[in-house]
Amino acid sequence: MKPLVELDSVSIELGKERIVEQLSFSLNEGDIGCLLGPSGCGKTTLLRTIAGFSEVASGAIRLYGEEVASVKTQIPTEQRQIGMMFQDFALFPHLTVEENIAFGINTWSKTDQKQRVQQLLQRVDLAGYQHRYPHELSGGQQQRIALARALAPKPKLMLLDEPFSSLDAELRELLAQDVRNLLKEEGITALLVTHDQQEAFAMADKAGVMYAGQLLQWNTPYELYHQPEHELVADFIGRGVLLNGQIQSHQLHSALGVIDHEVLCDQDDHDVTFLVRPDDVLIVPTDQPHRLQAQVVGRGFRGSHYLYTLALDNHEHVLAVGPSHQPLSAGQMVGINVDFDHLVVFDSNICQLPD
Ligand SMILES: Nc1ncnc2c1ncn2[C@@H]1O[C@H](COP(=O)(O)OP(=O)(O)OP(=O)(O)O)[C@@H](O)[C@H]1O
Repeated sequence: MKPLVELDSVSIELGKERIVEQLSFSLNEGDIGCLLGPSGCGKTTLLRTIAGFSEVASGAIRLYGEEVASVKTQIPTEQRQIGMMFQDFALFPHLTVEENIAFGINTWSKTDQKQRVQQLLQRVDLAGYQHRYPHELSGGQQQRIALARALAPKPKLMLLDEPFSSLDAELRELLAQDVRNLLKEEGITALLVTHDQQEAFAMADKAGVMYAGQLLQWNTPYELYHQPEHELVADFIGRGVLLNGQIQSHQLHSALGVIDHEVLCDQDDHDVTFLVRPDDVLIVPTDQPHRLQAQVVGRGFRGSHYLYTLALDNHEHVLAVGPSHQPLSAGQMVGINVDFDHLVVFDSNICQLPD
């Protein structure tokens, strides 16, 4: 499949500052991509540059197979066929829902406008709301209308910058699912910026973690979670801890004992850190067979389960989950087994943060 969005070693400068550094990725037609990363890492700047509000300092951006930005080219925003939903894109308060949605399609015939508005109102589950004003809608409903407005002209690409940041976590996740379904129904390729990984997991076919203007990894959310290529990605995506260990004779020695795994086959002896997710650690009663003992030092209620912090013999901590109807208490000793489906090992000497 041909990529619809291609970034080829894109660097961006604002003033004298280099904000984005040699960043490359591509997104296939119909896919939803998501850029994650800590505040200030350059996500918004990148999205604004794809939209055409800023220029590239080097590299190239191609949309639909055509170069839209490079040192030589700068195709204006209005010719890029992009729909946008940015954090600060409020609805027009003096226009009704219908007028807001039709804003970008006012060159269409009245009949076509009406049809498209009705179609989108149904898709965002707000049929019958066309005569309301924005202040008569909840925050979540306003976001849905803003999305309908952005989708109305049938853009080839949607850019969404923290579109749900003003909503509470529960509503955000629900809306993220709805928006994914809607984009898929409309067949629109989208790139979303967020620092909420639940939102990214709910929406994305492909996701990337940015840090200090660089893209550390770009892959499926599953790969980012299970096969992070960088300690920062491991740290940023999902819960987990990094433990110290040593590889000796293709086995991993650590406070979790000795671990055999196929990924160790081609590793020489050296010091490493390795990723331990809660799903890798199984709590078992102390009277049943277990690999080692650990002490419960913290627990957080998560509804269906507890997330426990367990202290190992050398005082390093790991996380583990347990059912919420049989809570363990702080101070209690438990048995643990470990089962690494994916073992992710970082070379302590090689891993370096980007400048
Ligand atoms: N107009 C500007 N001139 C110079 N520097 C800027 C300008 N706008 C943003 N920056 C800087 O660029 C960096 C990246 O900002 P950007 O808004 O892209 O980050 P972000 O990852 O979207 O952050 P957040 O998640 O907080 O929205 C920041 O250090 C910011 O201070």
